[in-house]
Amino acid sequence: MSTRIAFLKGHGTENDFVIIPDPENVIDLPPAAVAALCDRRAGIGGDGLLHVVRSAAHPEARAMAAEAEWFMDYRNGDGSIAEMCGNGVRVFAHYLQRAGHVAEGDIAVATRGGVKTVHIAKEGDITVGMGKALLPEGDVTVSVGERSWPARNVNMGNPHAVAFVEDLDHAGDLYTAPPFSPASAYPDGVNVEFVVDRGLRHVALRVHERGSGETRSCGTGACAVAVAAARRDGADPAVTGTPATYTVDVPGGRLVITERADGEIEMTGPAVIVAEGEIDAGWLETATP
Ligand SMILES: N[C@@H](CCC[C@H](N)C(=O)O)C(=O)O
Repeated sequence: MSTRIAFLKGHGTENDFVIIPDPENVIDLPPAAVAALCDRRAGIGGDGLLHVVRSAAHPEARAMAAEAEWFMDYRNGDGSIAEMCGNGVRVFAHYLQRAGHVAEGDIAVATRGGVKTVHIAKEGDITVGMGKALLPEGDVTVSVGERSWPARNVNMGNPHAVAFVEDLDHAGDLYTAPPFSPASAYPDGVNVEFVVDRGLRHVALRVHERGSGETRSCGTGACAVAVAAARRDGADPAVTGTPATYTVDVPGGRLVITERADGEIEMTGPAVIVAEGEIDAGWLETATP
C-alpha cells in the first residue's frame, strides 16, 4: 500500500489553500508537486499551499525559532515561493489551534516576511499584525487592453501595484498578468490590485496574484490597498496622528484593515477549514515528473 500524506483544505475570504502539516519538514514539496496539488482539476485545488513546519526544522526559519515555534512555508499555486500571505497566515493559525498546537490568544508565526503576531479570538475572526508597509518611490503604470492607470507601489513583504479604477470590470478577465511599467519596479513580478470606492473608507478590489492568477481575495493586497487609499484620501496616520481603518470588500468576502500612527497594520478577517484527508504519495510522485 502506498504511503499517505495528510492534508487539509481551507480558505480565508475564499483565498483557498491546500494545507500540508509536516512539523519535522520531512515531506519533499518541489514546485511541481505544489502545482500538482493546487491544480483544480487534476489535484486538490488551491490558490496556494501552506506547508506547516516547526521553525527549528526549516533552514529558512531556524533563526526565528526562539520567537515563533511554527513557520508558514507558503507557496503560490504555480509552485513559486512568496514572502508573505495575509489570508494564509490566518488560516495557518486557525489550523494550529484546531490541531491543538496552540491555544486561543496571541501566537507568533514565522514567515519569510518576518514573525507575525496572530490574535485568535474565542469565536469569530482572526487578526494579524501585518507589520509596516513600504512605499517605494517612482511612478508605476498598469494596463489592461487599451486602458492604463497610474498605480501605487506598496510592499507588504511582497510586492503590490494598486490602481484606482472607475469600474472593476475594466480589469477584464484577468486570465493573464496585467502588464506593468517600468519593468525595473518589480524585478520579481507583482500582485496587481484594481480598486473602486464603495463609500467613506470603504473600497472594493479585484486582484491578479503573482503565481496564482485572479483570486477571490488577497490579504496583503487588501492591506496595500488600504495604505494606498489612506495616502490618496489625506488620511495617512503618520501625518494625521490618527489610525485609519478601511473596509476592503473582496470577491470572496470582507477584510478590515487598520493602519496605526506608528505605521503598524492590522488585518481582521475569517479563516475556515473545510475538509481534511489523505493524499496518495504514489499519485503525487507520478504527478511530478
Ligand atoms: N493571497 C496572499 C498573497 C500570496 C502571495 C502572492 N501571490 C505573492 O506572490 O506575493 C495574501 O492573502 O496575502
